[in-house]
Amino acid sequence: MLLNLRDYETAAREKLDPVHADFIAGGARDEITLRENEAAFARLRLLPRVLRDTTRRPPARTLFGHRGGMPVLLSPTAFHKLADPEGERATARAAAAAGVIMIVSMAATVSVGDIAAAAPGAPRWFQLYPQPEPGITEALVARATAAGCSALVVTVDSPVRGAGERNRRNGFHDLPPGLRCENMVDLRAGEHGRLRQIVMSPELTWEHIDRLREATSLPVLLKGVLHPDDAREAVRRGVDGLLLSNHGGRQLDTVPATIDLLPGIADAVAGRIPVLLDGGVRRGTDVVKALALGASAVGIGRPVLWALAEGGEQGVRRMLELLREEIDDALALCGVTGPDDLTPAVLFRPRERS
Ligand SMILES: Cc1cc2nc3c(=O)[nH]c(=O)nc-3n(C[C@H](O)[C@H](O)[C@H](O)COP(=O)(O)O)c2cc1C
Ligand SMILES: CCCCCCC(=O)C(=O)O
Repeated sequence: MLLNLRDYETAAREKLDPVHADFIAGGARDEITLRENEAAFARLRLLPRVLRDTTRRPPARTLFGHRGGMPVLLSPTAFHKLADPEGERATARAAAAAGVIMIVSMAATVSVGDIAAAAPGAPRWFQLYPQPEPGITEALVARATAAGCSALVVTVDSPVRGAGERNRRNGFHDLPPGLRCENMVDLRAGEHGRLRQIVMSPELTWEHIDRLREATSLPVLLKGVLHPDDAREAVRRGVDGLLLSNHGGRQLDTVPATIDLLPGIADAVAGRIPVLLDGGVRRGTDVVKALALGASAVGIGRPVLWALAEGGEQGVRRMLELLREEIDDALALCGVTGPDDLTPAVLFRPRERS
């Protein structure tokens, strides 16, 4: 029975090639950060208030001009066609139905233009790994802009690709025949959407971000800033938002859970730009905890792919509806009337012994 987001993984594993299930589930090296993301949410305790009339508690929040159905986004994840033949088209329709922003991965198996055609008018952002050749990065930005993406999410935690030992053991190094990274097709001579077209660039610096900001009128968010000093630098340079993310534990292993880093990042940013968070969000109570600690919204990664594998577009729709119900339920039970009513006071802090 599919009662919550975790149930989708169990159901999806019955349908997926185990190698692809490992690709989705896996993290880097010992997978310490992967486990820690969920464990850190579980360690936090909520402390509700009572008798506060929470009859009206719309979960919506406005983010870069978009008023979403709930404070949740679909974090960028690669290769949706591994989960369903419709791939990112199905995900995009489900996101549109739920009124949530889909962040399209640069490594999507449907081009961003075709995703836009599948869900016209729906809000979408584009995730970018800046490429060493400025011309290729510019071409990707042009494709995303033409497809109606209203923000760019630049992933900055990947100077090299994280070491997923499950993939190494399974020999999973590229997409199976017939699938391509469609956004990359024709961008490098002689390559046709193979995974190796996406280059992780250790030479990237803040100057690349400055140049990208000069080249686009879209808001630019950085995904993968973990240190408060880097968050301050991002604000200083005019970056429009942060997606606090450790890549779902897939890049540097043993970094802290994102929810544990959130208070430090929120302090550093001091409300000057929105801070979003992803990593281990599986429950409505996780969403409430992240918002209470200063996140403007949260992203979910793996649950989308599990739901897509379980039931295609309908699977993702049902999963998002379950999450919306859980958020609504958690808001009512906490005694708050919506995301703007959430503060750190809703979290229980055991008294320190003197
Ligand atoms: C299968 C998979 C593919 C991913 N692909 C991308 C990607 O293309 N670009 C990116 O910036 N992050 C990618 N991520 C990281 C997610 O955007 C997100 O940070 C992470 O999944 C959030 O953690 P969660 O899965 O626990 O919700 C991927 C994650 C997974 C599990
Ligand atoms: C060069 C490989 C790009 C793969 C992008 C998918 C990704 O970020 C992941 O975590 O997996």
